[in-house]
Formats: sequence, structure tokens, C-alpha cells
Amino acid sequence: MRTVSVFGATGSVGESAFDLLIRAGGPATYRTVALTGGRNIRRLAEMAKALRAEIAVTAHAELLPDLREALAGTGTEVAAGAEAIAEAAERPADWNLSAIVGAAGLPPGLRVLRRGGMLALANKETLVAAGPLVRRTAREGQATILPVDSEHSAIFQCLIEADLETVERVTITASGGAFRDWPLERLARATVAEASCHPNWDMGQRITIDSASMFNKALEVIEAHELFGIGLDRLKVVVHPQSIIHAMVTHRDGATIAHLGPPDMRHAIGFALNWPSRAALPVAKLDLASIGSLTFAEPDETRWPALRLAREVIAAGGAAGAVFNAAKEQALDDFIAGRIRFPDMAAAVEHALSVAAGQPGFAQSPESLEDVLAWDALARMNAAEWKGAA
Ligand SMILES: NC(=O)C1=CN([C@@H]2O[C@H](COP(=O)(O)OP(=O)(O)OC[C@H]3O[C@@H](n4cnc5c(N)ncnc54)[C@H](OP(=O)(O)O)[C@@H]3O)[C@@H](O)[C@H]2O)C=CC1
Ligand SMILES: CC(=O)[C@@H](O)[C@H](O)COP(=O)(O)O
Ligand SMILES: [Mn+2]
Repeated sequence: MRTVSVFGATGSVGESAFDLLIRAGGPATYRTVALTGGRNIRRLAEMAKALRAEIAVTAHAELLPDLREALAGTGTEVAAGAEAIAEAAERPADWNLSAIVGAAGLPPGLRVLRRGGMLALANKETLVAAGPLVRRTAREGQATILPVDSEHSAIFQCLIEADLETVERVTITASGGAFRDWPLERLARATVAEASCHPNWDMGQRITIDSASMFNKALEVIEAHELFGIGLDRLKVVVHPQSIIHAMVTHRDGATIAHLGPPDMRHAIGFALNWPSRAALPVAKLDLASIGSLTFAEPDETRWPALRLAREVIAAGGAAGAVFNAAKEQALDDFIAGRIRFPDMAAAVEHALSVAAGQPGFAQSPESLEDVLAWDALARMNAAEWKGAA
């Protein structure tokens, strides 16, 4: 029987994966090794019972007694803390979904790759913060990374049986998020609630706000660069408000292969779960006539400076990805907490990048998790210290 682990099971991606596993027969079809979550102990315990998980882990040590009580008598082991999540990732499982939000997804992802596991990667921060380290770990462990981020799953699918040599351009689409059509001067007054509404996708709050600021797309440009080895000259972002086309690959003969589908993450997760086969999935089939029109526009980098920053990060290389990701996470925390305004997030990240660029070793890619975490800590401190909004 195929074995699976889900890291970040209680989140938006985790819930979609759970839905697929249950629909496929749950414990009759898959043996679940590890399920991990954060604060949502009730849901983690429900999932662990339904899938008869070997171990359930919460990120928070103080919640261990609650988890233990919720799973008493079920046979599911319990554990807590970041190291316990990383250790759970060492348990052999054929398919491992990385769906924790933020840089906290990196340590368990690395452990999966080190043991040669198949890593279905939704956690884009893993590749942004530590692309070269992650690729090296995968190579040494003879592990497989399957993209689950919808655009990257789409690129992967467009590239099946394609010759990378003939690819002239890879385009990923961006919905434009909550503020696509807002007057620029209104952005400084944008509230957290307004930024937390995505026009098309139902996702966790952090990625939803990142969509509004275009930091999500900036992370995805770097993620595509790391995953597919595509240089900046061949990577393009186009605003596509309907989120029906997820990515396009253009060949030198002028043909463009596009991946289309309704905005439902169960496609990308289900594709990775069943790869290299294609199973029937509970995803609506497209009815283009009822959609009517698909529209496209160039991204406005005055509105979305995150896209310019992504290009600068790729051009800089070295520790820039780790700094960019961590500074963005800090700036997002500060926006959510009301300490800075919406447009200040990009300014705080740019500040953290410019401070880090003056530090010795910035030009070298971090070679270990500890190196990544050192740059991460510095970047968070510098982003938090940015006082431009005051
Ligand atoms: N949502 C989507 O459709 C998409 C998401 N992604 C990426 O997938 C990842 C997950 O996104 P999403 O599902 O929206 O996020 P959510 O916020 O919905 O879920 C995050 C998950 O991670 C857990 N978690 C939070 N903090 C920590 C931590 N410090 N340590 C361990 N676990 C933690 C949460 O636990 P709990 O809730 O119990 O506290 C939850 O299980 C992100 O990297 C995102 O960018 C990519 C493409 C699409
Ligand atoms: C579902 C998914 O992959 C998200 O990353 C999505 O792409 C967010 O949409 P935008 O960033 O395009 O608004
Ligand atoms: Mn995406």
C-alpha cells in the first residue's frame, strides 16, 4: 500500500489533500505515516483519526497535552515542536506533501529529500530561501521534487515530453489579487481584511495577502527559476484576472502550450499524488463558453514593486533568496499586526535586502540549513527595524 505524509495538514492545501485522500478511500487506499499541524488541534486529531495516521505532530509544544487527549486510545502517536516535525519527515513515506506556510516548511522538506523521498512541494518558501541547497540535497538523496504550486505544476505539465532547448519563454499568470484595480493612492489605506480576500482562490491568509501585494508572484518567479533552471530572460509574468490559464510555455517555432483549469488546488495536488499517471479528480471541467473571455495585461511595477525585487534577487543570487523570503515574512507579520501600511511591505523588504547585501558572504549561496537560518534571522531583524512608515 502506498504511504503518505502531509506537513501542514490543517491548512488550505492540507485540507484539499485530505479531501483527495478520503475520496480515494482513505486508509483502505493509503497508509498515512505523519500528519502535522499548528494550532488547530481539533482538526489535526480528526484528520489523524480518519486516516489512521501513525503519528500526529503539532508545531506548538504547549498544545501537546491537548493533542494527546484528543488522540487517546486511537493508536496514533503524538509529538510536538519544530524538531518533532522534522523527525516525522524522516519516517519513510512514498509521497510527502510540503504544505506548511513559511520558512518553517524548509527543515522537514530537507529531511524528506535527504532520505530520497518524493516531495510534493506547495511550500514555495523552501525553494526561494534555499534553492541551491534544496537542489543539492535532492540530488544527493536521489529524491524527486514535484511542484504543487499551481503555476509550477502547470509548467511541469506543459513541459512533459518537451525539449527545454526549444523553450523560448515561460509565462506564469497572476490574478492581480485583491487590489488589482484600486487607485494607487488608496493602497496606503488598505486594511488587512481587504487584503485577505482573493478574487478567485480560497487560500490561507498569508498567501492571499501576498497575492494582493504580488509578493506571491515574486516568490513564484524565483521558485520557477530554481525548479526549472529558467533564466530571467525567459521568465515572464502576465496579469490574468480570471486565473484560468496557470502557465504557458512558448517554443522557438512560435507554438505556446498552455495549462488551463478552474482555480482548484485539488488539481495540482491530485496530479502530484497520482504522477506519472492521471487519476479522475473531483475538479470541475472547464466550460470556456460560459467563462466567455480571458483577459491579459502587463503587470504594473509601480503598483507591484515586488516583481522588480524578484528580478533583483535572482540577479544577485547568493543569500538574496533567504533574505527576501524572511524579510517578506516579517513585513507581512508587521502589516497583519498593524505596524506598517500595505505599500510599506515592499519598502521594508528592499531595505532588508540592501542591508544584507553589505554583509560579508552575501554573494555565496547558503550551504547548510544553519546558514539559511542565520540570513533569515538577520533579514527579519532588518525588515522589522525599518521605520519608513512612521
Ligand atoms: N493555499 C493555496 O491554495 C496555495 C498555497 N501554496 C503554498 O502552500 C503553503 C501552505 O499554504 P496554505 O495552505 O494557504 O497555508 P495555511 O495558512 O492555510 O496553512 C498552513 C499550515 O501550516 C501550519 N503551520 C503554520 N505555521 C507553522 C509552523 N511555524 N510550523 C509548522 N506548521 C505551521 C498550519 O497549522 P494550523 O493551521 O493548525 O495552525 C497549517 O497546517 C504556503 O507555502 C503557500 O505559499 C501554494 C499554492 C497554493
Ligand atoms: C493557487 C496558487 O497557486 C496561488 O499561488 C495562486 O496563484 C495565487 O494567485 P495570484 O498570486 O495569481 O493572485
Ligand atoms: Mn501559485
